[in-house]
Amino acid sequence: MLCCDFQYLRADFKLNIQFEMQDQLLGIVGASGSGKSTFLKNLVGLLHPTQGSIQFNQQVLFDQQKNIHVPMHQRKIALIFQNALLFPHMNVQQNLMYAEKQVNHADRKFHFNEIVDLLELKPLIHRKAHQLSGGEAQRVSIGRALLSSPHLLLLDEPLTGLDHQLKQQILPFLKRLKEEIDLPMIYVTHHVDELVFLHAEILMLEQGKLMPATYQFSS
Ligand SMILES: Nc1ncnc2c1ncn2[C@@H]1O[C@H](COP(=O)(O)OP(=O)(O)OP(=O)(O)O)[C@@H](O)[C@H]1O
Repeated sequence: MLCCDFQYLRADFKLNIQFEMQDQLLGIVGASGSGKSTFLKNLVGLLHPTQGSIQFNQQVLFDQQKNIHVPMHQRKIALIFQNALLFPHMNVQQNLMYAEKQVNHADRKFHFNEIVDLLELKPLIHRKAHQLSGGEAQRVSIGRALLSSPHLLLLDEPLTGLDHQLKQQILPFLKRLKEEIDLPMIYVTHHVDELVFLHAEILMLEQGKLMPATYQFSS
């Protein structure tokens, strides 16, 4: 599925990634500054590794030696950030439909009604972004990412900034994604309890190095 062997160098930071993703949901836990966002940005194509390669579903997305660099919009990888980034002048329905319209009919993996049902967005459909709570906005942002029909979904601390109660509301939706839709996901977070709840396979990122989790997590 996803096969990474690359380094990314920044003035005083080195990211060193070697792994093959086997499971449908990979969780990566790491402290602040360990390189979680930098890792995801290399996968999605916002940053380019300094050396090495990234392959996804037999397609080479990046290979420094062969000078291959598939641009972001051709990677079919969606990235959800910490804060939901919705178009403020559009309502929820328009935000979702905008994403769906960017994809040819034949390439659509998910459809509007299916995603509205999955994420229970119907009651919110006519609200503008500023009329949504943080948790509701993040649900819409997940819906919008799904309607872009990605083949891999990256979640960068999607619950950061939400209070405990909102986190408890969103986590079951994320679990539903894992259980009900056929889409590999990588979920990075500071909080291992979120990954345990989602029954993710867990790796650790420590000072830019990705490694197996060295301790047992109980669920
Ligand atoms: N645009 C940038 N320019 C220079 N250094 C950066 C930039 N973005 C991040 N860094 C540095 O790169 C390292 C990795 O940062 P990164 O944002 O990937 O960590 P993170 O694990 O996602 O952190 P957090 O959990 O706080 O979001 C850190 O040392 C950070 O200070």
